Amino acid sequence: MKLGINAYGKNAVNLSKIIRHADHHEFRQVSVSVQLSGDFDTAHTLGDNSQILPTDTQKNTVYVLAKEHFTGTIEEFGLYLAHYFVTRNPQISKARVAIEEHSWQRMSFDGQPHTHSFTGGTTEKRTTVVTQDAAGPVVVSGLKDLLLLKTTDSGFENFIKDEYTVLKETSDRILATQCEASWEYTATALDFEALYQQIRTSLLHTFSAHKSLSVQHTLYAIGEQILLDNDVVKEVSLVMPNKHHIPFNLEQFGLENKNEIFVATDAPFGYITGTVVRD
Ligand SMILES: O=c1[nH]c(=O)c2[nH]c(=O)[nH]c2[nH]1
Repeated sequence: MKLGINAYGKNAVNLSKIIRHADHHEFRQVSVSVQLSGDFDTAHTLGDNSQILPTDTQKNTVYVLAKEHFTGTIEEFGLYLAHYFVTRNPQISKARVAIEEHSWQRMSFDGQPHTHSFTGGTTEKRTTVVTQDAAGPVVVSGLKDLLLLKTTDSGFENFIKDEYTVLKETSDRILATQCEASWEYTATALDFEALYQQIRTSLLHTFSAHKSLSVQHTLYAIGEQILLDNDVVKEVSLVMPNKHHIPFNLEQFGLENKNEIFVATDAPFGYITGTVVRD
């Protein structure tokens, strides 16, 4: 017997930060998860902890380094942390730092942004996973829990019909999803903020403009558009669950349902995933 692939670290280091400017405050809230890989065989086989940087120390490192080094994007903070763990610990061959950022929006009254009050509550999060090993750092950024819905320009027809198929073909249905997207960058010295905003807009624009023949069709169109617009993106992965809105049968009450009334179902749901890569 021998030890196979293994890693350890602290998950969900929840951290918030106020950045105080003279006339306004910034507020950031992130969840950081650290996973370290390397020479930890004897910890597993002998109970020898001499090579183990405790996960408690990893957690403290995140909070301490945030004071000076979490001033910009989550990608920059992730790069700093991953580099820190790998370069200070010879037994660590690879660090993986995953960061999720919660979306807080500044309140605004009569067109005036408030100096220190925010609204939250949207499910959407910005994400990054930075891995660093001997080959250098790699940044995969994205978003998750982005709720998207369109009320037309979506259909699902010409699918297989067998003895168990009852689904009706439709050329006009609701398309709704809780989108997760991630894209790998080809470099690490990038304007991550501008790229994120551009890619998110491209995702939203393609979702809304696309004449969708299926979720799969839209998933590919979104990935393709992000790759076309951004040379620095190597590949795009998307998770697009199909959050069904099923037409309610009004005929049983003597009424016609002109594609207006639906049953919004939570489960079961279609689960569509895919990665779009360059040729
Ligand atoms: O866009 C869709 N893709 C499917 O694979 C599928 N399957 C299904 O029942 N409805 C849908 N919709």
